[in-house]
Amino acid sequence: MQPAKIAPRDRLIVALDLPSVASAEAMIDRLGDSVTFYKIGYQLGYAGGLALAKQLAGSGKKVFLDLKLHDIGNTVARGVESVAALGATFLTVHAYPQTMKAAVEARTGSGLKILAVTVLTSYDDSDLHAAGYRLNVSDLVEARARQAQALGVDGLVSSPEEAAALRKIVGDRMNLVTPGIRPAGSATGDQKRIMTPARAIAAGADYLVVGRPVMEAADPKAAAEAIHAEIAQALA
Ligand SMILES: O=C(O)c1cc(=O)[nH]c(=O)n1[C@@H]1O[C@H](COP(=O)(O)O)[C@@H](O)[C@H]1O
Repeated sequence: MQPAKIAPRDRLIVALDLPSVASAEAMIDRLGDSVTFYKIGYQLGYAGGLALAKQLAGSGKKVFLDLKLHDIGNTVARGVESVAALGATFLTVHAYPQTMKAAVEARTGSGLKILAVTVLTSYDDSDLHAAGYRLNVSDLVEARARQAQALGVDGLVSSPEEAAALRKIVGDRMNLVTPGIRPAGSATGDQKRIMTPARAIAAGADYLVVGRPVMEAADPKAAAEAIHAEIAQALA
């Protein structure tokens, strides 16, 4: 069962993977009411995007700050406190126990929710082995999900390929946020664990993170609306 409280149109999170605040503002204008939830990550965040995040949150949009924090606990905690003051809804950290514990403690009392990134969607088993891990992707995703749940983390980032298994582990208590979304016919790029929007929702994803299929579309608003239509059909 999907948590009923998420408005269908909030399930699409559009990644503003753009080089400047000016280009992001132009994209936000073009997308208009078709997007309620934006993600700001490395590219825009390091180019003035944190101030834009605060402004967007103040204007009524939801903001996912994808900063993928990972450091000693004290540094993570102080970083989370600063991010909480920006008014964002979600913040990513890597799914390491010290990092997750520090982030959860530091966000307590704020409106910020912590998402733990399990295994990046550009990784497959051989990439994990090359990085020194002995577990395969699905086992590591599940092990990290159990640790995140035990530490009180608010949500998980994984591929939609793992969503059904994760839903069985965490029930409705954690948000499942899935990048690696590719509408039929769109270029895969560097993603390795992908699904269409409809299949991701059917697998149990709460939120779909979509970057290039919207950012690089000839008509980004039409691309976003097509994803909304797939989501609505999958939820019906
Ligand atoms: O944390 C993320 O958002 C994230 C985690 C992950 O495992 N894979 C992943 O692609 N992402 C982000 O999701 C977005 C996907 O973008 P596209 O591949 O262009 O749709 C990018 O901004 C990535 O940084």
